[in-house]
Amino acid sequence: MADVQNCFDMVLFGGTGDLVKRKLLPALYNAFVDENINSEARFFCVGRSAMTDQEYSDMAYKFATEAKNTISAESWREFSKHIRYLQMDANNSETFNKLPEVLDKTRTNIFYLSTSPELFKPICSNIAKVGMNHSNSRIVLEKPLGHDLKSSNDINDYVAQYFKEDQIYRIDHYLGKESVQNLMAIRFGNTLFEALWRRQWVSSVQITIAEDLGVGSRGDFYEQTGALRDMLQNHLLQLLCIVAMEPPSSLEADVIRDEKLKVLRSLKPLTEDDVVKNVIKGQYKSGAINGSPVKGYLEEEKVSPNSITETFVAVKAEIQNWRWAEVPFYLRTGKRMQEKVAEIVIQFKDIPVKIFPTAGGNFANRLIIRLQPDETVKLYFLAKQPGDTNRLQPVYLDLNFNEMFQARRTDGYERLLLDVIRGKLTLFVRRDEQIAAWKWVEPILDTWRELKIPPKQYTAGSWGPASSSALLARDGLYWHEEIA
Ligand SMILES: NC(=O)C1=CN([C@@H]2O[C@H](COP(=O)(O)OP(=O)(O)OC[C@H]3O[C@@H](n4cnc5c(N)ncnc54)[C@H](OP(=O)(O)O)[C@@H]3O)[C@@H](O)[C@H]2O)C=CC1
Ligand SMILES: O=C1O[C@H](COP(=O)(O)O)[C@@H](O)[C@H](O)[C@H]1O
Repeated sequence: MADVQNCFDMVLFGGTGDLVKRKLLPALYNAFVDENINSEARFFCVGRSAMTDQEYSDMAYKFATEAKNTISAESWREFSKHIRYLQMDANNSETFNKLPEVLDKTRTNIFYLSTSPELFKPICSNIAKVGMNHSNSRIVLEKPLGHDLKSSNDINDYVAQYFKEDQIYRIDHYLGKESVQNLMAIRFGNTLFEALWRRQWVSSVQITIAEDLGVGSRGDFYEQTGALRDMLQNHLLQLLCIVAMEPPSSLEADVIRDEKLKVLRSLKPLTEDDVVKNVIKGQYKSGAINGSPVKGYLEEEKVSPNSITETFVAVKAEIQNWRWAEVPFYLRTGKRMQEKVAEIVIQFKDIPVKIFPTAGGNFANRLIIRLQPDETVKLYFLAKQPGDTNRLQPVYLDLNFNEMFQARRTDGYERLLLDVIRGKLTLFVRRDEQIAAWKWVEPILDTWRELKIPPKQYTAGSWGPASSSALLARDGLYWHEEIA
């Protein structure tokens, strides 16, 4: 249960945008219905056009119900009593004069910047101009924070003029997912896996975040961003940190963040040759998803017909520390892939001497942690086939958390919003983590730009370009691709 005593006012910049309407308001609605937020809390949603509170609430309701089918009209009416619409422009400081008039400074004042990162600077300085960056205020920054190391540093330096590090909440919504926190619980709440969780016993690790959706209406955003900045620099590297980090001594924010930082700093830097050999850049062409035809990336709205923006990226990474040296970590993410799935595959080493004949492949011991759409853990091992034979075949233990726990599994944003309200920073990214992540991906961006590397095409509805399979095939491996 959240700290419902904590009364707050939350200003959502980007209130008319996709993220607020589809994810943040539905998440706040859930927390409200579950009585996890203070009954006096208020939400101020910002946009540039003129709109009444009622018009805004009606529009938000329409989007929220489309995104989520469990919203009741009656509960929304109650929830919307707490919502106000504010017409403001990030670039017009005059419009910020409204803030001290409407916000109660004795409450926690939360500013959620769900806009493009170019607006972070004017929003911060305009908040400060009207004196709302006080000791009781917090700022939430959406990703991607900047475009590269330099622009990220630039924004962080700027924000740091007005807010202290412990007032800054850098969102990576994957860290708020129940399944990702469960990954920490599996690793650090049990002894079972710890002894095996190292280079002596693990031969490779795969981390996949695949989406079946395309870029939709976000073509202009995606053209500037691409899969590397949108997903790999943040979500995939954060998952890698949780898989690879040393056991933390507590759940305190900086203890966890220190351990993640050590992993990011241990990633083997990529040379230009590594990028050419070990990083795959892909772009979807037309194909079919669930039997329905879909457009290629170049035909999407607001996408240049000659675009070389990647909608898929796969990387072979290495962590240079005592636990993981020489264990390849294969990471991949893409849009318009065969299905929406996020999973981690820990492949254990083969036994040193084989005394049994085996049916069905060499990958005897494998732990597959599926984060979404369903949350499962599958442990594969070999067992004897029944009857007059010594032959072994793969079998698995299968655990489904949705069946195991009847309670509603909260969405990533809901948990993170509640943590901002409670002032808990553990699941937010610290500045030095972000710097380390940008430093590691920067050679990829530089090499792609300098060598003008075009993306390899893949058919929408497939698992990415053939070169992605080849990346693993070179090491005698293949991606785990099992349809739910
Ligand atoms: N959508 C998603 O699924 C995800 C988005 N994000 C990140 O969240 C952020 C927002 O994304 P998204 O909602 O998709 O973006 P949208 O393009 O849908 O929305 C942009 C918002 O910014 C507002 N805006 C633009 N210019 C100004 C201005 N000068 N002053 C005040 N407000 C302005 C727009 O308001 P107006 O009505 O005035 O145009 C609109 O509300 C981005 O950083 C994105 O990377 C992160 C993860 C997922
Ligand atoms: O941050 C982002 O994440 C979503 C995917 O999130 P998920 O929770 O649905 O897995 C992605 O679609 C979007 O492009 C990206 O900005």
